[in-house]
Amino acid sequence: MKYARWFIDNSRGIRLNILVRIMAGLLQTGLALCVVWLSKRLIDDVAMRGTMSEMAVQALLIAAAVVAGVSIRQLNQYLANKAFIKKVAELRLAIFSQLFNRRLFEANDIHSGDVTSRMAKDIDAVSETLAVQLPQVVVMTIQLVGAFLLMRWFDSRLAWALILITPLAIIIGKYISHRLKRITLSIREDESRIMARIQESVELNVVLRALQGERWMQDRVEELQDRQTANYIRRSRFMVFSRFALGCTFGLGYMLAFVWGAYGLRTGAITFGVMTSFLQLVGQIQQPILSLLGAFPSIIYSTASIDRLKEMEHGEEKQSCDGEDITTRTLLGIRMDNVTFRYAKGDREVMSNFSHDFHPGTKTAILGTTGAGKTTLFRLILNFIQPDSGEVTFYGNGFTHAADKSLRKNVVFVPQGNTLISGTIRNNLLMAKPDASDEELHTALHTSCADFVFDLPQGIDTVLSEHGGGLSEGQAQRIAIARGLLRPGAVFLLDEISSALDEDTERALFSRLFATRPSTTILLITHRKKVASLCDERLEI
Ligand SMILES: Nc1ncnc2c1ncn2[C@@H]1O[C@H](COP(=O)(O)OP(=O)(O)OP(=O)(O)O)[C@@H](O)[C@H]1O
Repeated sequence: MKYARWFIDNSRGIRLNILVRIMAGLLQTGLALCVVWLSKRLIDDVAMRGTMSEMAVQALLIAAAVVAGVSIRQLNQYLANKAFIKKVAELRLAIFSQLFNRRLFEANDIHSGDVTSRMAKDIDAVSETLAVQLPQVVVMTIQLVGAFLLMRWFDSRLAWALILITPLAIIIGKYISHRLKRITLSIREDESRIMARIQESVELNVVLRALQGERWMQDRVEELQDRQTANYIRRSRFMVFSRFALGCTFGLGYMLAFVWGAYGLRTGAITFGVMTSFLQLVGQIQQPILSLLGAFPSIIYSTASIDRLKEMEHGEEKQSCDGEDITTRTLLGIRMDNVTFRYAKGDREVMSNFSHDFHPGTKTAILGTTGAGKTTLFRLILNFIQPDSGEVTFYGNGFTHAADKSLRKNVVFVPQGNTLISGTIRNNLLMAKPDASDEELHTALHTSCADFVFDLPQGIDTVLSEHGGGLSEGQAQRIAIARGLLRPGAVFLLDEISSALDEDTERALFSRLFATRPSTTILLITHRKKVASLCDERLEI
C-alpha cells in the first residue's frame, strides 16, 4: 500500500501522459478485438456466402484496424519514453535538492558512493516502473478483461477454463515476489558498496598507490562483485523457474483451446470462424498475462529502490522558523550556555556544560588538543548539529536569537582542508556570491593573500580539476578563504585556515583580515601560538 501511495504521489507531472496512454491502450485493445470479430465474419459469412467485393471490403477493414493498432502502439512507446525521461530528471533534481536538507553528521550517514548509486540505478528503476510498467499493467489488464468477455460471448466454458489458470499464476507470483525483493535489495546494496570503493579509489588514488594498497582495494571490489554476480545469477535462476512454470501453464491453456476447438468442429458445435477467433483470443489473453508477468519483477525491483530512495529523504535539517533567512546589520556575539553534546547515543560527550561568550567584534583564537571538540564547536554555532542540553545564542544590539539554520547568512565558515570544486577559480568564488563584481573578487583575493592568481596565465579564469587540482595546498586554501570573504556575515568561523601557509604569508593574511574586518566577530581555530597572539582572546578547549 505504501508503495502505491508513493507511485500515486510521484505520478504528478506525467498523469496526463499516462491517461492518454491508457486511453490509447484501450483503443488498441478495441481494435485488436475488432480484428478478431472481423476475421470471424470474413471466414464464416463473407468467405462462405459473400461476393468478392464484400470480401475485399472486409479485408480492407481488417488491414485498416491492424495499421491503426500498430500506429497507436508506436505513439504509446514514444509517450512512455517521454514520461520516463521526464520522471528521471524530476526525481534526480528532487533527491539532489534533498542532499542539502539532510541532517549532517548522523551515525548512519549514507556513503557518497552509495548516494551516487541510488541517484542513478534506483531512480532509473522507479521511473521505469512509474512511467512505463504501471500504465502498461493497466492497459494489459483491460486487454485481458476485453478478450475474456469476447471469448465468453463465443463460448463461456472455454473462457472460464482459461481464466482459472490465473489464480495459479497469482500463487506462483506471490511466492517468488518476497524472495525476489530480498535478492534485489542485496544486489543494490552491493552495487552501492562497489560504487563507494570505486569512488574512494579515484579520490584517494595517490594514497592507495603510496601505501601499495591497490591489490587490497581490488580484492575488496572483487569480493563484492563476486557476491553480487552470485545474487544476479540466483535471481535469474529464479526468474527462469517462474517463467517456466507459468509458461507451461499457459502453453497447456493454448492446447486446451486448440483441442476444444477441434472437438467442437468435429461435432459441428462451432464454425471455422469461431475456431479462428478462439485461437486469436487465446493469444490475446496469454499475451497480456505474459506481459504482466514480465512487468511483475520490475515492479518488485522498484519497491526495493523506493525503500532506498526514501532512506535518503529521512532526517530533514531542523529549522525553528519558516525557512526565511534572518539578516542583521548589528555586530553579533555568540553565547554558549551550559552546552552538552555527543554525536550519538552511547558516544562520549564531546562537550560537557560548556559556557563561553564570544563578544561582538572580538577576535578569539581557539586552541586545544586534536579531537578536543574545536570543529564541533563551529558545527554547533552553524547549527549543523544541536546541543543535547544548553543553548547557543546569537546576540547584538537589541537582537537575540537561538542558533538556527535561518541565521547562517550571518556566518562565514571556512573549513579546514581543500574544499575547492572543479572549474574556474572565478566559479569557485561566485559560488559564495553569484553577482560579485570583478572588483569584489579581486579585493577578496587580495585580502586572503591569493594575489598569485593574477600572475597565472589565465588569471581568475584558470581551470582547476577536482579539489582544486593544479594548485598547491596553500594556494587552494587562500582561494577558499577569498570565497568565504565574499559572503556577508558579522561572524567568521575559520578552521585552521593557515595550516598550509608559511609564517610570513600567515602573518600578512591575518593582518589584512583583521584590518579589513575590524567589527567582525572572528573565531579562529589554530594550533599556532603566533596566530593566537594576534587575537584579543584565547580559548583553550
Ligand atoms: N561525525 C562524527 N561522528 C561521531 N563522532 C565525531 C564526529 N565528528 C567528530 N567526532 C568526535 O568528536 C570529537 C571532537 O572532534 P572535533 O572534530 O570537534 O575535534 P577537533 O578539536 O576539531 O580536532 P582537530 O584539531 O583534530 O581538528 C572527536 O573525538 C571525534 O572523534
